Amino acid sequence: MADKTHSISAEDREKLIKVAFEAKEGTYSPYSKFAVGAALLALDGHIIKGANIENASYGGTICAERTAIVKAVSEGVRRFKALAVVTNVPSSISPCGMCRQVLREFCSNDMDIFLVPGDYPRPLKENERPEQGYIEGGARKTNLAELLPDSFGPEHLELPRA
Ligand SMILES: O=c1ccn([C@H]2C[C@H](O)[C@@H](CO)O2)c(=O)[nH]1
Ligand SMILES: [Zn+2]
Repeated sequence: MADKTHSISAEDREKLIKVAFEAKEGTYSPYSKFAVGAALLALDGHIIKGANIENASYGGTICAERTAIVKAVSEGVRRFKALAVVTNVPSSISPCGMCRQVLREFCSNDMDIFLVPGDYPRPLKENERPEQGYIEGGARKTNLAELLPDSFGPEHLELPRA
């Protein structure tokens, strides 16, 4: 389960999840019909929204998480406290590998990441156990240490070359 030391408050979490649902309205997903919204809480308290933007080439699709990160960083915001990701499906969906690596560039290993089902808030299902990070309402709390262990990051490029 995610380390609790850097957790945001329940109030901040609920706000972030609400904004992630709003962000999902920005989806352009005519091909998959799989709408995703992301909300990134910046260190200064403001929230950046992202949605998945698909492409007729399919491969040109950009996920909601990367939309949010790229919007923030391109506006000079590089430090974050939490991320919430929501979909239209009734279980929590986990970021793709490419988004995990992009998040790794700017987010700490223990930053809160909330994976939120489309029918949030609802009671936990039988397979959604608190020891796996599931919290009240059916969201799953996790972080990059769990989602991308043993990751490659900017500090490795600082190492002396043999
Ligand atoms: O964590 C995820 C998983 C999928 N998608 C998008 C990409 C694509 O538009 C659609 C189906 O993969 O969902 C995201 O935005 N974030
Ligand atoms: Zn992704």
